[in-house]
Amino acid sequence: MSRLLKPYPMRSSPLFQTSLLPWLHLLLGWMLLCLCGAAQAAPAAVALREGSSRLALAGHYEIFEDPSRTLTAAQVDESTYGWTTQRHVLNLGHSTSAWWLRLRVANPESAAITRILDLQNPRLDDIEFNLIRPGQPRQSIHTGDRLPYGTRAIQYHGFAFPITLAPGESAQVLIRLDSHDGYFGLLPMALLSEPVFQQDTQRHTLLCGLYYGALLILLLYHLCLLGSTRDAAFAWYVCYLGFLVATRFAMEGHASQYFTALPPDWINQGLLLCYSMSAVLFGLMLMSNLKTLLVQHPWLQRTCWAVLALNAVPLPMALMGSYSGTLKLAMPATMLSIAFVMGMSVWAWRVGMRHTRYFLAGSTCMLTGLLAERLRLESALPDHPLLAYGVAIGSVLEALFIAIALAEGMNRMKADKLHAEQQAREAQALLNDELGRLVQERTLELESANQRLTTLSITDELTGAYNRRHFQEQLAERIAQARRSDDAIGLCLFDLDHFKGYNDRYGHPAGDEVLRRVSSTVSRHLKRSVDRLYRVGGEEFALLISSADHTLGDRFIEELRTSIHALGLPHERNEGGVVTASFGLAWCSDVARAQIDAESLYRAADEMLYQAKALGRNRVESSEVAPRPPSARRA
Ligand SMILES: Nc1nc2c(ncn2[C@@H]2O[C@H](COP(=O)(O)OP(=O)(O)OP(=O)(O)O)[C@@H](O)[C@H]2O)c(=O)[nH]1
Repeated sequence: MSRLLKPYPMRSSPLFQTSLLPWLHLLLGWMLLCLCGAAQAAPAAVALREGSSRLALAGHYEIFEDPSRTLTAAQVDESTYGWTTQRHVLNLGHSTSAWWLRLRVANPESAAITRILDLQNPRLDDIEFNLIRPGQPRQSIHTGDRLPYGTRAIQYHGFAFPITLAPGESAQVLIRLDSHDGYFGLLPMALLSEPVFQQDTQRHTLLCGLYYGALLILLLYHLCLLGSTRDAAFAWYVCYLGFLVATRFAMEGHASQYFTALPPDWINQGLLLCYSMSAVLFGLMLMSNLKTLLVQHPWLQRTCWAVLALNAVPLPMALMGSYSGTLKLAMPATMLSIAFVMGMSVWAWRVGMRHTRYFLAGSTCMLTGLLAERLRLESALPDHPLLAYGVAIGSVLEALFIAIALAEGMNRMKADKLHAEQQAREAQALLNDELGRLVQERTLELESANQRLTTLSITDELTGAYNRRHFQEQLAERIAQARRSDDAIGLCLFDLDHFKGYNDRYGHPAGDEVLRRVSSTVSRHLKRSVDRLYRVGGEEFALLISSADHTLGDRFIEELRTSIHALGLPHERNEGGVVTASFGLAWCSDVARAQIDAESLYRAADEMLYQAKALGRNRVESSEVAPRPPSARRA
């Protein structure tokens, strides 16, 4: 106040000294009075009345900053300046000073009255509570979450102090707040009647029980799912839930309340570690769930890793015990992560990954809860219990939505797997068909190649007639068959006349051509499939014929001879000047009785050919292989 009353430097001018000066003095005096009044107007003492069971203290107390952090209660109490009335919920946030709060209370009632001063912030590091009654020694309590749990005036998860006043008595409450390394947060102080305080505490315990219970059930359920699926997304989710529960447990003061044996510093440090770890695990879970999308878009994967790294930065600070520094980094990282998750979920949803809408819903719930709780504390929203538990409700809903997202992701994977299996089956069937078709095609080709090989192996290359090897097989077979069926068989051997002379005169290639022409001419005359032409020597051919009648056979052979002659192929060194052939035919109408074999039949035909040559060529000589008498057959 003395600062405000310092003399104001006035400029001296005729105008000021004449008419305006008295008015200016008056105006300045009024303004100073207003300012001094505002600074001096300490809030009136809070009357503790029977009917008032809950009173928010914003506007009823003053605050005083002690940057040196050395002032004592006595010094602060005696000081008459520097106090300012705190009109809204106190938010000291990050500050390296110590802070003093002063509140006057009075009991206008005719009976003694007790009220609980609830600081409603379980994370205050160092609190010195002083109750100063006129003419009585100062009552002092020193506690805080960096001090043992036993120092608390009322042993519950937060910090509360009972104030009992005799009828008509008034007192002053002086509270000193200090922090471990510069973080205070919000201080929505209230005065509560004992029943209301107990009721609030019970409700809080019940709701927190439900909250932890819900998260632990989700955790256990997904632990079972993890056991059966071994899916990394479930592992990250389970760990995330574990760290979330631990964070909230420490943040709400329950860790200090239930684990009293733990050093308070450990709990504070553990809170930050769990907080950062839950953010990192949330990121890992999200990435694991959007694996396919991230593989398709490497830039998105890199951004995810960057956001994850941002959330991991506070971890080493938390390990080193820097509470305020860790929070300074962790809070913006959380906000940025939530915004990133929401943006990415919307984008992923739009590109077809429908299950990401649950991540969007979860993040929205979390953000709404955070904002609702904060706005209630700032008195921008009404003091409704739902809003008081905004973060808890938001985080449970977020955990539920993520669980649904994981389940849907699992279903999608199952559907993809089934689809892939179906596609694999179809591809397999197609492959089998194709394989079958190829095998069939190759078999046919092989059969055809075999057929060609067989044909080649029994065919004479030059003339296209059957070769000698096949002739020998067929001769033996046909004789055996004729013996079985009592059919007649005829073997005709024919040989081109003076063929040596032809070669000598016209050349070997021309001789080849003659052989081809003769072969095709004879083949054309063979009408029955069993009648076949064989080339059995250089210019010597054989015919195996079946005919019931010997005379008909002779006539057929004669036709062949004529047809060769009729070709009129010039042959100067042959009689008649054209190519001719001599034929020898051996005929057997009763193979069984004649007891002939391949060799004897061949010999008989060869004898006839020799005879035809000897008798002048270009002729047919035939003989019947007569049945041998029974006596000769026995011999
Ligand atoms: N151009 C050609 N000539 C062949 C082939 N095979 C054998 N000859 C020839 O056929 C001729 C057969 O001659 P010879 O056994 O003396 O009989 P020929 O001259 O026909 O006399 P005759 O049989 O008694 O009428 C030989 O000169 C062989 O070289 C062949 O594939 N092509």
